[in-house]
Order: sequence, then C-alpha cells, then structure tokens
Amino acid sequence: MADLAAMPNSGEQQGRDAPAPPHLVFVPSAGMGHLLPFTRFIADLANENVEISVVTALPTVSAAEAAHFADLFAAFPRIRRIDFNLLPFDESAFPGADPFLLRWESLRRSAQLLGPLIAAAVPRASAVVTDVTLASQVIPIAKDELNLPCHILFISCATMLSLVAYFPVYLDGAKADHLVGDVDIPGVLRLPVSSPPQVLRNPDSLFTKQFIANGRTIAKSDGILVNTFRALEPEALSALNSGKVVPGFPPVYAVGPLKSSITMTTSTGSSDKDEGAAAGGSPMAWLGEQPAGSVVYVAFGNRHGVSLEQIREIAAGLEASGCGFLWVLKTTVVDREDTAELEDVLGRGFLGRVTGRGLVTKEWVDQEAVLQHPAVGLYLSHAGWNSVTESAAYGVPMLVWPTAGDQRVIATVVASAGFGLWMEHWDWESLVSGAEIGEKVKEVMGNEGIKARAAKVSEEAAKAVAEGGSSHRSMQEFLAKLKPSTT
Ligand SMILES: O=c1ccn([C@@H]2O[C@H](COP(=O)(O)OP(=O)(O)O[C@H]3O[C@H](CO)[C@@H](O)[C@H](O)[C@H]3O)[C@@H](O)[C@H]2O)c(=O)[nH]1
Repeated sequence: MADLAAMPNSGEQQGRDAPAPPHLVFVPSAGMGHLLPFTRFIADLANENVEISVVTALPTVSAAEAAHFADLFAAFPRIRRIDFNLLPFDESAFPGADPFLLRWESLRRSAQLLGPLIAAAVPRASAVVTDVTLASQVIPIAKDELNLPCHILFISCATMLSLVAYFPVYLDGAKADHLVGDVDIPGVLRLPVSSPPQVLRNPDSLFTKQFIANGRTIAKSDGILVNTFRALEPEALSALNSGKVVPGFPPVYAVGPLKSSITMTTSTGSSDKDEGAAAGGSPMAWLGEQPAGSVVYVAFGNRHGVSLEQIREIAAGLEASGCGFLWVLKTTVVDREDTAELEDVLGRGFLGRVTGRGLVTKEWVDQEAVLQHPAVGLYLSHAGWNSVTESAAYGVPMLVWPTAGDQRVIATVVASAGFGLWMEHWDWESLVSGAEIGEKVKEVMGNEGIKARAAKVSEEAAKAVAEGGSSHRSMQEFLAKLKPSTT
C-alpha cells in the first residue's frame, strides 16, 4: 500500500524555495460504485507530491460507505477529512425514488455549503475534483465562487461519458416531445434506443433532470479523469479528445484501470472474516480448494437487488451448468443491508444439493481478490463499470447481464473489446430461465477465444498503468497542470 506518511508537508519539509505541493479537494458522491473509484484514485495519488482533502457527506447512505470512509482515513492518516453536514431534505416529495438518486439530490441541494468549506481548507485548495452527479452544482462553486480549477472523476466508461456529454446536444436538436430514440454519438457509436438508461425517456424524472444539467456543465470543467484505458475504448477517447463529440470539450484523461489499495476491514468485514455468514465457509478459503478456472463468480453490484423469482432461476442455472460457483447474493437496493435468509431466498434444498460445489454469501467479499484468484474462470456480472474494469485488469472472461442505468452502454464496451459475451435479450423486466442461464455459463466457460482475449486485455491494462504506459502518462499530464497551493 502506498504510504501517505511519505507525502511532503506543505511547510517545513519543503526546500525553502520549492513551491508548496498542490492541494486537491475531493467532493465524492454517494453509492459504493461511485465511492470506490474515488478512493482508488486518491490512494494512487498517495505516491505523488500532493496534499489531499476529502469532503465527507454526513450521514452516509449505507453502512458499507461509512466503513469505506473509515478505512480510507485509517489507511492514510495524512488525508484531511472535511465534514459536510447535509441540509434537511424532504424525501417524501419523490416517492419510490432510489435512495442513491435521492442522496445525489440532497447533496446537490446542500452544495451551497461547499464554498465556505473548501475556502477554509488549509493549505489553500488548488483544485477541486468531483463526481459527475454533482457537476452542475460543484463546478460553478469551484470556478466562479472560489476561482479554482474543477475536474470530474468520471466513474463509468468513456463511452458513457460521450453519452453524458452529447445528450444535451442531441436533445437540443430533437423534436419537441424529447422522447429518446437512437442516439448517434459523433465518432463513437450509434446507441440503439434500448441502450441509454431507460429513465432518460422520461424528461420529468429526477434522474433525467440531473443528467441533463450535469451533461451541460461538464463541458465547463477543466478536465475529466476516467477510469478506463486507451486499448479498451480507443474510439470514444479519441472522439472526446478531438472535439468530435462536443466541440471544445475539456481534456479527457484515461487513468485506469484504478485498483484498490485499501483493505475493507470495518463493519462490512473482510473476505476472510466472514466465516459463517456464507453458506459453505469463507469465500477465499473455499476458492483455494477449487481447481484452476473452474468457478463462476456471480455478483450484480451494490445497487440493484434481483427479484426472488429470478434468483431461483439463477440458482437453477448454476446448478444445471455443472460448474463451481461463488455467488454474492443481494435482494435489496442499499449496499449490503439485506436481512433475508439464504435458505428462504434460494428455496429449500438448494444449498444442500450444491454443497462443496457452490458457495453463496450475502456478505461483502473482496471482489478484486476473488477475480485475481486462479480458480475463477468466469464472471457473471451486471456490467457495473468498476466490475468490468476489474475483470479486464485481472483477465477474467465475462458473461454480462446489464440490469439498469449505464450498464447496457458498458456491455457494448465488453462485447467490442471481446473479453465477454453480452446477452442482449437478458434484462430484469422479463424472466430469464435457469436452463438458458446454465447453457450460457457452460458455453462461455468453454470459449477459448474469449479466454484468450481476456488475457490480452489484462496485458494491455497492465501496460497502460505501468511507467510510460498510456494511463500513467495521462495521470502525469493531469498532475503537471495542477498549481501549487498558495497557503
Ligand atoms: O461484495 C462486494 C460487492 C462489490 N464489491 C465492489 O463494489 C464495486 C461495484 O461496483 P460496480 O461494478 O460499478 O457496480 P455498482 O455498485 O452497481 O455500481 C454503480 O456505479 C457504477 C459506476 O458508475 C455503474 O457502472 C453501475 O451501473 C452502478 O450500478 C466493485 O468495485 C466491486 O469490486 C466488492 O468488492 N465486494
């Protein structure tokens, strides 16, 4: 793990005439899928000559997020924490809305508090880095109020960034009804109507309003850092950086794949501490007993629970596939806070029938450790971007089953990079049968072409972040632009 204790102090440890290091103030958003890339990026910066503060919204939406913040500050004691106590927010005005979307709204409505908080940072902030979900609120505060550069750390793929950037332009040219059809993103791809987040078809939804406001404002940011790498999304990155998507768009820095350097230790439990919580023992110990490449890892991220009926079909499919499996099961929307009993969810007898061959857990597992384990041969995934970058980094073939949001756009990246199969007709609206799931799992487990491609993508990912690689160079370019703190 990088050692922030080695970071120079702004004062006495600097040579008398050396400029103070830049001070980056991070303003992350909510949801583990958003928080993880922030903490990974921050940990990467720990080796660099920068001071770091992190604005921490209180309270967090989930226990997993609270634990993750605690882990970050414990691992890197030199990182300053700036508490951001949110203003009261009446959620009842948005009945049935996703808790994370509500949190984004609440963060956005409290954004006026950020100006004084960032202005009070010591040493003086030299730049702000925020999440795309907060862009239209934070960019004006940083740039107009505080006169500071503002960057976005974009948590999805560059192809999705091209959609976010282009969507307002597309709407401006669209017919008055604003219903979304195919979106032809210049220089990137033509997204069929089924691919963008489906909620965008409703112009009055809270998500759509935030998406358009943020999309219009990111063009005013000073740069956008993306957790991707050139070999994975060459067209999207070139089109964004050449101004084809939106003329005059700020520089896009592909700095991925970002990897974890913080071990999850608090309350959610590390993978080796969760004995008893999983049906069949500790996931990492269990994986250690399985033959190389024999296990399907099944996980659908932190945001979306799977219906009980679909869970039963997945169980039937895994059983019929004959393969070993490690399944991180989730039935609720908010990270990990899931009280359902495994036996009730999976149906009586299932766990007994797959003893030894399958392990099901509702606990947080160290997914990066799982994906690096030689026993894992396939990842059946919802195509969340963090999961896809992890699979790419560790060379694990994917079978992708997008569930919502940006995931169908991400699935196009997996399919075109060739390290996974996207079942385009699998969605969460209609039930996918266990028989079909079992067939596809077997098919991809035996597909040598996809395996070879996954190995190649992993090599390209390693090259990108190595000294002199494309992501390494982008990171250096970003850092070179930062101004020293003026104390
Ligand atoms: O038990 C677990 C569960 C998850 N993870 C990690 O949690 C992250 C999950 O992120 P992701 O795969 O992106 O899924 P979501 O949490 O569902 O992410 C949300 O945010 C992503 C980034 O914007 C979007 O691409 C997704 O569509 C959106 O659902 C990954 O790093 C996993 O390694 C673990 O380590 N252990």
